[in-house]
Amino acid sequence: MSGGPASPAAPVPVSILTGFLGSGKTTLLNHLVRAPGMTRALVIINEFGAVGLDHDLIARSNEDMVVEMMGGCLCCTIRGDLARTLRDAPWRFARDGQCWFDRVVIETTGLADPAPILHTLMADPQLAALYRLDAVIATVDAATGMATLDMQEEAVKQAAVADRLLLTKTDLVDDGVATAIRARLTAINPGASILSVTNGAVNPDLLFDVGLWDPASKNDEVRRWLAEEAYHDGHGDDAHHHHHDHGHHHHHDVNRHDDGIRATCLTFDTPLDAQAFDRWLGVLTMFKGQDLLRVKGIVNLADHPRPVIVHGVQHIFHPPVELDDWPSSDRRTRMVFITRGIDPEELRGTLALMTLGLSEVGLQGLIESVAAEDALKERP
Ligand SMILES: Nc1nc2c(ncn2[C@@H]2O[C@H](COP(=O)(O)OP(=O)(O)OP(=O)(O)O)[C@@H](O)[C@H]2O)c(=O)[nH]1
Repeated sequence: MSGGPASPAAPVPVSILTGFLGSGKTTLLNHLVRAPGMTRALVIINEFGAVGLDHDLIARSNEDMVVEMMGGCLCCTIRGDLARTLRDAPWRFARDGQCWFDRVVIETTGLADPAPILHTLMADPQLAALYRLDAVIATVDAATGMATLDMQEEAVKQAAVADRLLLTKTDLVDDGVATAIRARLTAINPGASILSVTNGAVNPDLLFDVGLWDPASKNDEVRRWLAEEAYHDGHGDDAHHHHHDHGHHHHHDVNRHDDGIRATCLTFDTPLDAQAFDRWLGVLTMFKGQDLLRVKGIVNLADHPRPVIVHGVQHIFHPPVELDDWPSSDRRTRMVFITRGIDPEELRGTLALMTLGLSEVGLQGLIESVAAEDALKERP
């Protein structure tokens, strides 16, 4: 599908909002969607995991705004879907036959490798006619960012391709920590400006219509990543090139981000005992903190009429927030865990045991399996 009345007159700017798990992308987006300049924005949210929680959590302050969800991961499984969504969007969301939006914001998953997403935008001729990449905005958590950059290659990539680096949660750290992470980010990506942002509060003028993207001017590493993706395209990775397929498949599934990283969604129909839940979280963070890359959930606690939102990033859990009301008729507890090397069944089992009864058994089981795993890890 191309041409036609709904085609935008000029290429629509696209901003990519990336940043490691829990670094504050949704918080930022929640702030941005309220800005006057965002009334005609198309927001595309990509979530890693089966259940769309961000969607519920984004304040629908602006009734006109369209939020499009994509399950799976944009940078791998559903990369073709992104291209298709963008190609069809002017018509699909047309109003009175006109392309209605004047800006697109794509929030990637925290584990997304931004290179393939950028490459999709840059290399697809149909998309190139409709859109222009405005800027890559990457959030970096001041509290956990240093460790994340040490351990997660994706986080380094995200920081490296960004045009704007937003240092979030500086309210949680000393000046020295913030200075050190700024220095690190400057070393990774000297070209990006670094802004401190607390709880998503940022002037949109600093983020949009900056039109900085120029792969040629980025450092060598970024060029290498982008070139790598171009190479994969030539091997039938892209929907347009299926006829070139020589059986050279990437095994694209949502667990491609391996290293033992996986997303698990736990759903509970029965309200959970508040104290037991709290204790479970305490035990989990104590023993498994550094492998809990991200925990996010809406929890139905017994004796609490209102839902509670929990957010954790590694060992740091933000104080639970009680929402005024359930965002939809779905009142089940839904928690998304992105973990490294934790058996999802173990999470489910211990939470069920501790909150639905038999709590000591669950606690003991978790501690034992942690101890067993630690023993296994102690290799030379
Ligand atoms: N103290 C503090 N907390 C923040 C700040 N920004 C975000 N948070 C909290 O950090 C947690 C994670 O923020 P999100 O916006 O959900 O992060 P995200 O990057 O969208 O997370 P994923 O979608 O899981 O990758 C939430 O509990 C936020 O309230 C900040 O500047 N200061």
